[in-house]
Amino acid sequence: MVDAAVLGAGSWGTTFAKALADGGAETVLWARRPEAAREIDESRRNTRYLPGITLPASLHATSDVREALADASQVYLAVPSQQLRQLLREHGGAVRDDAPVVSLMKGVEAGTRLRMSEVIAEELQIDAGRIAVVSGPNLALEIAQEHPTAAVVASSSPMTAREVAKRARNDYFHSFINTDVIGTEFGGVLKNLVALAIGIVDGVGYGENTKASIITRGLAEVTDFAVAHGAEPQTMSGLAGLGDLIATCGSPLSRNFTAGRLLGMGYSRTDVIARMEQVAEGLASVDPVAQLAAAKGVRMPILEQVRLVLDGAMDPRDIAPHLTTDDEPIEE
Ligand SMILES: NC(=O)C1=CN([C@@H]2O[C@H](COP(=O)(O)OP(=O)(O)OC[C@H]3O[C@@H](n4cnc5c(N)ncnc54)[C@H](O)[C@@H]3O)[C@@H](O)[C@H]2O)C=CC1
Ligand SMILES: O=C(CO)COP(=O)(O)O
Repeated sequence: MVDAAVLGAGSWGTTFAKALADGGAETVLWARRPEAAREIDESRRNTRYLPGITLPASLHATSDVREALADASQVYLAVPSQQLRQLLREHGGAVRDDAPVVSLMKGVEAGTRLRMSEVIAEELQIDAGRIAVVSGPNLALEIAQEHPTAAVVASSSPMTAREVAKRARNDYFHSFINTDVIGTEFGGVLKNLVALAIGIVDGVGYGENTKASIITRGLAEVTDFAVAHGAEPQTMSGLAGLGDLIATCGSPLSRNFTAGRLLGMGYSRTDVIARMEQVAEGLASVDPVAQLAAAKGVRMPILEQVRLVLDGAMDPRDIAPHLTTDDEPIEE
């Protein structure tokens, strides 16, 4: 029996597994590629995703997903959002009946527009109270370097949130709890879209006023969207909302910021996707989030402009913290 299994040995799965192990949890990390599992186990390194980081000796890695799941009293999922359903469909049967299942992911499924906790509930057919999500200002490399950081664990069951938060903490990583799964998940999804916008204006060469305007109006947009879908407004001013916006929009470590920057420099969507070596979830979330917003009648001008730039229908230099077609001043 191990305390935790983490599925996905990219930058976040590996970092989170390290954080769990550093907090004293006996942890197993599943890597799809056997050579990646071997490198982690034998050299204590994941050079492709976390260069320069030495992983704890107590962290075990495997490329056998069923072995990882069979003995785990908690399960953490950290694969790209578009890949989750297939993974659970193939191997979800190996999850123990009593294990909480925790999403570390920040995307929505493109075809269904579902959040990751909803995909988990559908595929594993488990009660919502066994599902938790973790979000917050959590740039993986900084946490792997043990910079002090906070996150929030959300579950409709306060007991599950507490159980997960007690495991997912150590000297440099602290987990708060809440019961607003919708707000916590959407905070993580939507900040990626604002980070794309910030990257675009950075790539164009605009300065801090432009960025602060977009972040502030972006937070209003994100809050309107999330609340329309059932989130608590205060979640959006917490770690999973404002906290993650600040971290992601302000750091070249962010893959969404980086993807936006390339768009702002004039690369096309296809070129950007080809150049990204890690997942930038925002690229796949733009369309489903726009569809969800339209269904609820939520106005999202910044998201719309990102979409137009991605589609090659707007010059990145024209992106602004408002719709350029607004003739009448509107209330802040
Ligand atoms: N890296 C970060 O700073 C943070 C990332 N996240 C979220 O964590 C999730 C995972 O992202 P990262 O680890 O950063 O991505 P990544 O690009 O660094 O790694 C993705 C991992 O998933 C694996 N993978 C790809 N397709 C797969 C499949 N079909 N089945 C199984 N494994 C597959 C890849 O081999 C790789 O190990 C994303 O939703 C991201 O938004 C959340 C917080 C922080
Ligand atoms: O979620 C993150 C920070 O909280 C990581 O952001 P990126 O996916 O843009 O790198």
